[in-house]
Amino acid sequence: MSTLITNIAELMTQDLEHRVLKDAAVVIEGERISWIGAAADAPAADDAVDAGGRAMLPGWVDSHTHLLFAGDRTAEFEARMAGESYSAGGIAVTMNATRATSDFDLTRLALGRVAEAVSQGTTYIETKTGYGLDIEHEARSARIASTIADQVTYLGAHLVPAGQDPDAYTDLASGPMLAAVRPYVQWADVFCEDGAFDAEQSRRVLLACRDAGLGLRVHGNQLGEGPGVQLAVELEAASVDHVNYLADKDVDALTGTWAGWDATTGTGRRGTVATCLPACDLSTRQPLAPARELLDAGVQVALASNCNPGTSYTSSMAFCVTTAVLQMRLSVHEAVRAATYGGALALHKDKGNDVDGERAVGSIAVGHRADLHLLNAPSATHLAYRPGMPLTYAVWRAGARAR
Ligand SMILES: N=CN[C@@H](CCC(=O)O)C(=O)O
Ligand SMILES: [Zn+2]
Repeated sequence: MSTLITNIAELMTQDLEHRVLKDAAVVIEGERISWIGAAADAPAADDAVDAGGRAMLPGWVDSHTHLLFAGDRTAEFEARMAGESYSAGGIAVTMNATRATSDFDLTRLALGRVAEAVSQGTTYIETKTGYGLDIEHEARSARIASTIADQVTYLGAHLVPAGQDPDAYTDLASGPMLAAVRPYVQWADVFCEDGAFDAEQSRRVLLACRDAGLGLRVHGNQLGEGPGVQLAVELEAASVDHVNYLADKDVDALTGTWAGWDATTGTGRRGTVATCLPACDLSTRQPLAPARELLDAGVQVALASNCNPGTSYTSSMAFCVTTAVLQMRLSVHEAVRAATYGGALALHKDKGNDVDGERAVGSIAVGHRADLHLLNAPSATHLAYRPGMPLTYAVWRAGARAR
């Protein structure tokens, strides 16, 4: 079954050549893209969709979320808006609510959040554990997460639960808890920050996870100039996320990780992606991550929602893109790229165009997964020009119409 989508006013491919095609068309065959080009040259297909002169982008790749939770933290948010500062301690409130929720309800809540994200154009989504924080509940979160998200990250090292010895908990998270989640996860993450895990504890957990075959990422430099970025670089993590407070040496270290990468061919040694989380920055009243400086320094940047009840209760990638343009000084093309191709790079899903094998996400090219986002606007510029407007018109996820 093939579908021709034609009369696309602007096709922002986010491919390796950064092509933006005018008056374009795309053909989907099954789950993959089989043709792109000028609408006038489009081949026939079983079915045709008229895009009505709208703009098309790759579906958003949300590479950082925490969707396995129950309850909310409205009171904490209100206190923060009244001047309190964010601290890691709030995680325990969500841990208690999550532990008290049945498998059925936790699954239903998480599925609802994925559906909300997809309806806004997200077509590939990572999510994390981290609100279970004992063996039983971390394993349960990982198991449920593996049924609702495209990739799952183990975040047992999110907070040391009250009354537990930090080093004993670090051992637990590096040993039996890791073993319990291992069948369900591809990545491991640690919250390396004052009030959570220090550099030595974070390293211990990450090394154990690496030995267990997991890829690594780090929540780092969110609340101050901590050791997170340096640790991520040392351990060749796929991403370091938040990056609000960066010293020159942190930017230099991240730049260095991309020295062996050829961005024009998408080949070579991948470095550590800096994942910026603008909705979180605003909700916690932290300085916005320096995405402009990072891009100018040659670092690959991703934008993600960080959807969670404590610091960023939104899955709107469009909001992140709008903020990145209006407040972080990215161009629309750069911001959309960070929210699509950048996320794919952070999740190691930027490559693959085989008929039967791996299929890249986050860019529109022949062989890539047919993850497409049609805007109710003639160009992607409207994402920043019309902030807050509901611009998602249609979504295809792995070739299937999802909205
Ligand atoms: N920073 C650590 N973890 C989450 C927040 C968790 C929470 O407060 O519930 C984040 O990415 O912002
Ligand atoms: Zn997070």
